[in-house]
Amino acid sequence: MQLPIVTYPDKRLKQLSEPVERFDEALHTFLDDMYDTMIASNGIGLAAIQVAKPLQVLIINLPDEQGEQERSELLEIINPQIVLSDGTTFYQEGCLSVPGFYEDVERFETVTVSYRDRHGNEQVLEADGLLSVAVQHEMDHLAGKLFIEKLSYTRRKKFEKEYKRIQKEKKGS
Ligand SMILES: CC(=O)Oc1ccc(/C=C/C(=O)NCCc2ccccc2)cc1OC(C)=O
Ligand SMILES: [Co+2]
Repeated sequence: MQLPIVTYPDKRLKQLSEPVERFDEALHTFLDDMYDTMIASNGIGLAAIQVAKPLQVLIINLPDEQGEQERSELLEIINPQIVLSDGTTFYQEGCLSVPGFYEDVERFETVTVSYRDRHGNEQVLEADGLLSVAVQHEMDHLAGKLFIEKLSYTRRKKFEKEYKRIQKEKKGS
């Protein structure tokens, strides 16, 4: 089922997420609810803190060449650790918790991540391109960090001004 998404400037997004210890039915149901929420909101990545659960859980479902998000491609990443990182890349990021705002962010070009799957099995992911950006963006959420915190001072000022306007438009005030 769909869960409500916490949006900036809600303080809960700054919480540190705790490691998952029990790979049980409750976790599996939560992962399915995260998926429903992400797809319903047109997202390609979502961290548990964005639905108010401070757990080290993130999901990523990148569109394929036809722009379709196949569930078979869904990545469920639990208790991730970056074990290798290399290079530098820039990508215009967006976030379901910062609706309507997109900015170029600097990330590692490639990352190797060790993590657990929904059954607790150790997995290793070597990511580049959009997947590498998505993994880093979502792992920042687990540390209570949003992509807007990586902006330069001037671009952060631009964001604050723009975001206030977007929020006002939303409230129709
Ligand atoms: C108005 C609004 O909310 O726009 C959106 C903003 C962000 C998003 C989704 C962002 C998202 O999935 N980010 C995951 C992290 C990520 C960022 C950059 C590259 C890879 C992974 C969806 C939006 O909704 C629509 C209809 O496009
Ligand atoms: Co995000």
